[in-house]
Amino acid sequence: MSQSPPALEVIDLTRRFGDNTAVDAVSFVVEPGRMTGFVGANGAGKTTTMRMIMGVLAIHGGEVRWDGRPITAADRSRFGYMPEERGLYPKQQVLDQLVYLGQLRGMTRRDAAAEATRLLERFGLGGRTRDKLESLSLGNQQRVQVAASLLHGPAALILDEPFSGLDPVAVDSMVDLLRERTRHGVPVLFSSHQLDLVDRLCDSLVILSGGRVRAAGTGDDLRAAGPRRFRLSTEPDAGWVRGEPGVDVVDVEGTTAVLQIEDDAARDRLVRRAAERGLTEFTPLVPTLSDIYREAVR
Ligand SMILES: Nc1ncnc2c1ncn2[C@@H]1O[C@H](COP(=O)(O)OP(=O)(O)OP(=O)(O)O)[C@@H](O)[C@H]1O
Repeated sequence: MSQSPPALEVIDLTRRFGDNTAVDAVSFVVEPGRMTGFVGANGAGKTTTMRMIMGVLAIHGGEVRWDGRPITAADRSRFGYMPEERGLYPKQQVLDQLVYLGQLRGMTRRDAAAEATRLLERFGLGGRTRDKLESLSLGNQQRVQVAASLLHGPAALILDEPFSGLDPVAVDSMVDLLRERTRHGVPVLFSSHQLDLVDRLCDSLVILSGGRVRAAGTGDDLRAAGPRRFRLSTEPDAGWVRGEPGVDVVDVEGTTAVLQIEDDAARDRLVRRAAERGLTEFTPLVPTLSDIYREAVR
């Protein structure tokens, strides 16, 4: 084992289903102590990648590494995994179910019961421990699923859509719990369709499309490398910007245009031309994660 907490590395990971290459040479790192958001449209390959990381689906190419070496079954047994197909028993009582799972993960009955009770209380489910899972709302069932993945103090967390169907308060309490784990150096990989949520929660993100990584890094890295857009206003109208060299017109409405500009030279030329036409505003626009995402998967 190395001194620093371990990272999870995915290198050139590949999986085919017949002729369809669902995951195509995907590489990224989930750093210790970081929440890494895994985003992509339906069918992008997120679940398939997570299944290969967890060893529940055979790998056709590339590898998964943990702590600087090829991952083993023993490593994976120390991970917390929330699969897309939620694996709990609807007819079993919530607490019994968590205790059973904790014991499967090598905990004593007593430790599993104590930790399960603590987690359920954290999720506001302290009064529901004796209820059958199926009697809980879907959002609360989801919380129990996440509790199941956290129970044994996992070394890493792989969570497939952990926030889907949760209300904002439930999201916040789950994020608090996950942050507690990252503070102890645990790497967390979670998939999501909700870009605004990912932008708020994650330290790093990986954007997947058509089985390939289209962009990866921190939100700030991706914003800095994102499209250079500006808002420009001139009187009486801004239509003249069409056809300016090095300038891609995203939108023009009346006196205001949103522009994507190739480089500094094109920007300086444009500003000079605008000054001759009554420039009233020229502001850089910070791209949102949605802009970056759209650009990355285009
Ligand atoms: N067991 C399977 N058999 C055949 N094709 C599969 C199988 N599992 C996944 N695929 C295909 O692999 C591709 C990636 O699917 P995957 O479920 O990994 O995407 P995803 O990004 O998780 O999507 P979603 O957000 O909808 O869950 C899709 O084209 C899907 O149809």
